[in-house]
Order: sequence, then C-alpha cells, then structure tokens
Amino acid sequence: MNNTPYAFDFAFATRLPGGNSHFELDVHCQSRAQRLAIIGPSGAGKSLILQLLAGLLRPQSGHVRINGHNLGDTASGYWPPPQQRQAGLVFQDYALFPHLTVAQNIAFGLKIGLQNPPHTADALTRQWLERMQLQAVAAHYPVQISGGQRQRTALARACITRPQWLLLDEPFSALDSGLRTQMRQLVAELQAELAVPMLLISHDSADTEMLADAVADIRQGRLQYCD
Ligand SMILES: Nc1ncnc2c1ncn2[C@@H]1O[C@H](COP(=O)(O)OP(=O)(O)OP(=O)(O)O)[C@@H](O)[C@H]1O
Repeated sequence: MNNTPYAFDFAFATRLPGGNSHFELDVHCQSRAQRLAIIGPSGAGKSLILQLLAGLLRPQSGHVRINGHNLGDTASGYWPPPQQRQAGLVFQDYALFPHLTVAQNIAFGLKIGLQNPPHTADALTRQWLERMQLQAVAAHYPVQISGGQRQRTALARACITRPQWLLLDEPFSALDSGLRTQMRQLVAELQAELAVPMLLISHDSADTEMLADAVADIRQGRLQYCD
C-alpha cells in the first residue's frame, strides 16, 4: 500500500450550455506522476480541465488535491480563485499583458510588501531576465519580441513566484520546431528545479515523450485515469 499522496487527484462533473447542445465533462484522475500529460482530440475538453484546475471555472461538482493539499472541493463549498491556488500558468498564446514591458510582465505576479520589498522584487526580476536570456528586451513590449522570447517571458512570469504546481496548456504550439525542442528542455529543467507537480496539455507526442511520466487520454469530455 502506497501512502504517498497523489501528485494529482481531481474529479469534475459539469455541463456547459452551448447553442443547440451542451458539453458534458466527466473526469476522474489520480496520479502519482510528478509530470502528467493530458492528450486528446480537439474539443475533447482538455482546456476546460485546465481552467477548472486553475480555478478560472467552477464545476457543478468536483475537487482538486495537489500533493495532498486541498485546492477546491465543491462538497464543502470551497472553490478558491486562481490567485489562491499557487499555480504557475502557461498558455499557448502566452497571455502576456500587451501594455507592460517584458520586465513588468515577469514581475507582475510578485506581491510587493514586507515579505517582498521592491528591491528584492527587482533583484528577482533581473535574475529571471538573465536566466531566460531576456535582458536585451527587458524594456520591450510583447508585440516587439519574438515568439520564443514571449514564451520565455511567460515561463519566467509563471515561475518567479515559486508556484506549488505548474499548468501548461499547449505551451509550444505557436513555436517552430527548433524552438520547441529548446523550450521543452527549458521546461524540463524548470520543473526539476522547482520540484513541483506539472500538468501538461498537448497535441504533440514529442512533448509528452520528453515532459510526461504518465499520460491520460480524454475523449468527448470523459477521462478516467489512475496510476
Ligand atoms: N466556457 C465555456 N462555455 C461553454 N462551452 C465551452 C466553454 N469552454 C469550452 N466549451 C466547449 O467545451 C468543449 C471542449 O472545449 P476545450 O477548449 O476544453 O477543448 P480542447 O480539448 O482543449 O480542444 P483544443 O485541443 O481544440 O484546444 C468544446 O465543445 C467547447 O466548445
């Protein structure tokens, strides 16, 4: 009997209204893998799972436990917002703020206060700019930088707060194949350094081969996985 808590333990049941029809999601997943991938065809419900995990959506019923920590349970009425879930989020379209520079985007998640005075936040931002080789474009806006630089900015923004887990939704799909290989390597290194559970959503088998220890398959809103 393995007493280690699951890295990922979540279940969702929800029904989303559409035009003439609706979409039903019925998901149960328990995995001890620190690097879990969810794959499945377009429209199967992958991004919905990520939004539910992140707290961007609330299911009709469900729960989320990461490494044994309760991050939401509709049965007790507890469904915290994204900022209380300590997840590092990376999306395919980067979701950078267009009106903020690269440095400001990276620093965005840091809460300035007694624990984190401005000079500490500045030093951390400089460290991440250097780590991601973004010093030269620190003062540029997202529209002025390349796709690879945007994705490195998004990764730095996700990691600077030392998240307790990582959620990546098709993070490399907007990049060309050479850049994808580099970014996979970078994500693998960051996950190992942070030593936190990572859930990756991808269409690309090269992503799952390099970045996942377990792969769960979703079809038409249905996912049942346990390892
Ligand atoms: N907020 C929403 N309200 C209603 N229906 C939604 C909502 N978000 C997604 N859907 C529907 O849920 C289904 C699953 O969408 P989802 O974006 O999760 O698919 P996906 O597997 O991520 O697809 P893709 O690989 O193309 O991104 C789709 O039919 C979509 O139209």
